[in-house]
Amino acid sequence: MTELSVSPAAPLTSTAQAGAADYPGLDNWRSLPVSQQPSWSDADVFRRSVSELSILPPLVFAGEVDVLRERLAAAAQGKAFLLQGGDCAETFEAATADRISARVKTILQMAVVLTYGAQLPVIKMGRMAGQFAKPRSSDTETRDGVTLPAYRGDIVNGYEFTPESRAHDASRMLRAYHTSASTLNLIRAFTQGGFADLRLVHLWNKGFTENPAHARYESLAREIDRAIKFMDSCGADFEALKRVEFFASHEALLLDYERALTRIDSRTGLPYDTSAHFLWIGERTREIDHAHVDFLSRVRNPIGVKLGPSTTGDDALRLIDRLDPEREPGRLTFITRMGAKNIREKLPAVIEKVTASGAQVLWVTDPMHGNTVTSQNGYKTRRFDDVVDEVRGFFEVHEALGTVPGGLHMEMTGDDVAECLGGSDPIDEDAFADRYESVCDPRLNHMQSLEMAFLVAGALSKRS
Ligand SMILES: O=C[C@H](O)[C@H](O)COP(=O)(O)O
Ligand SMILES: C=C(OP(=O)(O)O)C(=O)O
Ligand SMILES: [Mn+2]
Repeated sequence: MTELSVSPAAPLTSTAQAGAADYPGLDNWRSLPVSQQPSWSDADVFRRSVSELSILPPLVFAGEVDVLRERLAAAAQGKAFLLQGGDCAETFEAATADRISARVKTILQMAVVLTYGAQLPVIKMGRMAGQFAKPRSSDTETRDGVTLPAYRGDIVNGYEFTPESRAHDASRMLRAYHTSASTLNLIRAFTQGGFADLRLVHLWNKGFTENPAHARYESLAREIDRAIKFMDSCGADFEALKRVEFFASHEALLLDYERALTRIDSRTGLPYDTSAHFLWIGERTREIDHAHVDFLSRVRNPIGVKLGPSTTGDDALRLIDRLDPEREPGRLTFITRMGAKNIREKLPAVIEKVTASGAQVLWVTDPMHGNTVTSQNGYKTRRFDDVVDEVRGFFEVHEALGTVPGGLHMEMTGDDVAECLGGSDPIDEDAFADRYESVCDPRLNHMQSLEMAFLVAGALSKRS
């Protein structure tokens, strides 16, 4: 529970995105039950950090957020597809140029596979530049008889298992902001500065290890090359291929941080959470009358909600009424994460209720979080086959109901890690000791991510 809360003190100014100190309702969440919040160790550090955050520049701009809402509206109608991916938990240490570029390249590669296979525009969105706060099943962790606070993401405490590192340090919110800013700066440079030019489709594959998915991608890239050369000879204008739109997203878990980055847009006079373009509410914090749903109901960003296997159709309808009362296209995304074993049985009733109500949400599959298991040798892992099975189930259910499977949400990385089991160049448990790097949930590695993209492209092309 939040023990300490202050209202950001920023005055309303005439700048493009002014502080939101007095905007009605934005602090309503403070009087509601709130779970998964830190217990900061120093009240003064907390107050200083929040007041500094509340006057720092926005990380994203309201106009970009509005563009994303339009793109998501198209995806909800089956005219585009959302690809959202990145780490379970970003860390400050791993916010390096190499790591960030490997992830962006992998997402660009996946997007090309999907666009080419499905002949649909793909909306590219990272779980990046702000994915620093983690909900946990337990408040504590015990190792060799020693119990300390659980790791809750770099924005709250450190992963190192010492009392100092695990204390909840509010100054980390400032470091999270600055790390998000530098990550976003690099992403913008990559995607706007020529690196994402479709004519460099081969270059994105360089530096990754040779494997079956790598080879399959090369052959697709050759086809794209031929098509581009043909169009070039016909005198086509390739200006539009030079840049790609890339959006940032994270779980809006730490409400003091999200509130401090909320600004009033000078064009519309409305509040935008400028910490990311898209924010989602996690499975553990989606109670209808609790703080997270209240706070996010009041910002203009497109909002996602994770829906686990216990979700009922009525839960979904209540969330729509709270988060999207105007039924605005692109406003609300439901990210289902029911588990391979449950999806075919549980998802239909939820979709049917929503469809019958006339609401049009964007349906996205997260095939990761319902399929977590512990390996024999003690690592948190997921079987690639289970992940694939949930994706297949998601497409089957939508096909049977005539609704739109509009996106894929993945925990993935561009690095050659060993965290999820299987794939066509299979990862086994023995590889974990050397190549398991995640500080929270297991991610698909570069090859498994590409493989997943080919599979989803296949499913989408059957649909169209
Ligand atoms: O990423 C999601 C959650 O933070 C994570 O799955 C919770 O994991 P835990 O059960 O290890 O706390
Ligand atoms: C915590 C997460 O997921 P969920 O809320 O679906 O468990 C996550 O996306 O890392
Ligand atoms: Mn996770």
